[in-house]
Amino acid sequence: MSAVLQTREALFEMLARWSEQGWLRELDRSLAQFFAGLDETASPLMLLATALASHQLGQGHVCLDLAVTLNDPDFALSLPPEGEEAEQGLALPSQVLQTVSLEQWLDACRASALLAPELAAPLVLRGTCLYLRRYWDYEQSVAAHIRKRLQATAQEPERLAERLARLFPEPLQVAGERQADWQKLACALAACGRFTLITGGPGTGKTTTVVRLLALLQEAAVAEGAALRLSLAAPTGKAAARLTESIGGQVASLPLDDAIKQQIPTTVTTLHRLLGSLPDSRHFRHDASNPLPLDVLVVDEASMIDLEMMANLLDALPLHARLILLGDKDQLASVEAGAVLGDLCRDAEQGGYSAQTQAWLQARTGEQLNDASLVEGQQALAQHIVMLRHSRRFGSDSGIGQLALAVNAGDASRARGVLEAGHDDLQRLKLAGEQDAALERFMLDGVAGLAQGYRHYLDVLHGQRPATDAPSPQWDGWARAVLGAFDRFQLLCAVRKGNWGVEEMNLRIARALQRAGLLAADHGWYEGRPVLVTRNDYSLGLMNGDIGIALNLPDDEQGRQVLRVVFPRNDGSGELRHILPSRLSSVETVFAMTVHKSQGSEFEHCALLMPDALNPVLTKELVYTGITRARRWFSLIESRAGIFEQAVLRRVERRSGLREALEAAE
Ligand SMILES: Nc1ncnc2c1ncn2[C@@H]1O[C@H](COP(=O)(O)OP(=O)(O)OP(=O)(O)O)[C@@H](O)[C@H]1O
Repeated sequence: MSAVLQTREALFEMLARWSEQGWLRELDRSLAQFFAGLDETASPLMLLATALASHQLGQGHVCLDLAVTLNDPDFALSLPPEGEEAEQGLALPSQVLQTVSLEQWLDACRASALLAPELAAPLVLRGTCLYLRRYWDYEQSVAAHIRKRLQATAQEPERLAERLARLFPEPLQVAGERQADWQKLACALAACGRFTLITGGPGTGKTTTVVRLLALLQEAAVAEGAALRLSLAAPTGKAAARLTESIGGQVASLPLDDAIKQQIPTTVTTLHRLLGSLPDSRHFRHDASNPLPLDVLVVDEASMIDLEMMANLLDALPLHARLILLGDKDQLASVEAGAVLGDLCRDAEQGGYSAQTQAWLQARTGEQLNDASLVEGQQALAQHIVMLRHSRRFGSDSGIGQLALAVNAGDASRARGVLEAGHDDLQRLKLAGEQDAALERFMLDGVAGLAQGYRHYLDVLHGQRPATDAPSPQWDGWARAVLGAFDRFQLLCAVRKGNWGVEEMNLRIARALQRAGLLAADHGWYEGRPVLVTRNDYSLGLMNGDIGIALNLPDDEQGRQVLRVVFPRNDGSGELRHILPSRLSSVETVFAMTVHKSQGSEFEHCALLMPDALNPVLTKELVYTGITRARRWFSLIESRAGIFEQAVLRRVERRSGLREALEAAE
């Protein structure tokens, strides 16, 4: 066995060096050290597993699968992108684990008191997966809650078939052909379930479906004499704001009495606000002992909900309430551990409906489920999942739509073919090297006559600035216009570090804008600096993901101006929040943003910059998420040929036992 696995001292010396290199988080090392203190006899091999299990959480996995790790040990660490030199003589996990067998590693874990079977043991081993207790408990709790919800159907709203026919009056025709209307089917299932998952790509009608569902449920409930308490939520402020925006108009156009429309919520809250965050605590005001006062809860962008949040949400929602989760199963999952929507919807494409479900659906909706891609199944979960399949945003001739489909299918050559086919909504920029000034030109001007770059919002900032003595509504109107103009274009990067990462791009773009005379400075606080909030700040009313822009605004009657950062309130009111830069502790410049951070947002023009080396984060889910942030134009910027293709061929594999926990009980 490797020398570093001979003694605990040698192991911790190596973990310290891994942590210095950024391969491991300091948190992971200190957790292993803490466990070493709890069990003085724990072997180095066991303690290495604890450090890696902790590290896996940072990479989104709820557990460490020892078997998978032994197959590809280096994937268990955050190794630098290809091409960067490791410190001389520093062992890689593949070297350390070279002669270790799975049985040996499992035995080392089983021998430790840290895995004692009693409830309080800080670690749990199930099969070949090692969990930190807290995450094991979350997974079990989520599975138990979902199981209960799947068993308990909700009461069928009266005259369901008739109400569905009124809300979905036209049979769905795609290219002249009658197709199953999955929106109507989703609405029927969700009306009678206490747990429904509706997955679909961009523009497949998720929002429209739930607006009609809420209308149906509320109308039926009012007819029976008791209105329902309905609520809509999303994981981030940005996603909540976007849904609020699209829902208002949809409710207004429903074919229903105004009295019913008024009882359908049109504002969307964040999950943190809904549950009631408590300062400096992982707990929420609402939990099993103080449940949410709700009968129906819809959560949008559910792919961003991590395991811990899902456990908290299910804990706080009374069993009688219907829970409907909306999202796109193919998008990147949350940054935190757990990919609940993706795990649960893994087989959504094939339906898996039982004969009984199919007969019930056909009776209520009149829709025939005879699509060749569907298979019959008995699994309880599958009876509560619907995949929407027809995008109304991207027609069959849309380049963005075709590209997203090809990437999602992992078909790199088809994706390249779509990129080369000359679609108006797709642009490509191949860079000749690190210093290629074409990048700066693109960031400023986008694509002439078509898509915007960053010059546009600064033109609005400079060109539309009100007169010094203008009244404050005019200043607010200007600030809103600047924020709106900034929202039209966004550069997305796959990574944070390195030449093609967010940090370097932010510097490069600010410098280019300053050289072009559009910004007064390129560092510190300057007018026009766009910033992204990176941590919830309840005292300021800012949420992780909110974007603001620094603007000089009048401060007193004499017209003295002070630099403030203006944020939209994101609550559907259209109002703004003005905050002094000195009060903002967790913000970063956002000319570039990671694809992860962009989830829940959309931009008219979105550019995705591929780095010049393969990296564990580069997967088809990342590329798909980047592409689908674009509403009208998508640009792919390539710093090296072939990386795009390699990314499309790789997929995220999140380790979790949620499906197994659910299926085990069936
Ligand atoms: N059944 C329908 N009939 C007519 N138009 C529809 C229908 N369903 C959706 N649409 C239209 O298609 C567009 C996209 O729908 P919607 O916003 O509901 O999709 P989504 O899946 O929520 O989109 P996103 O990916 O932006 O979240 C909207 O303009 C909507 O009005």
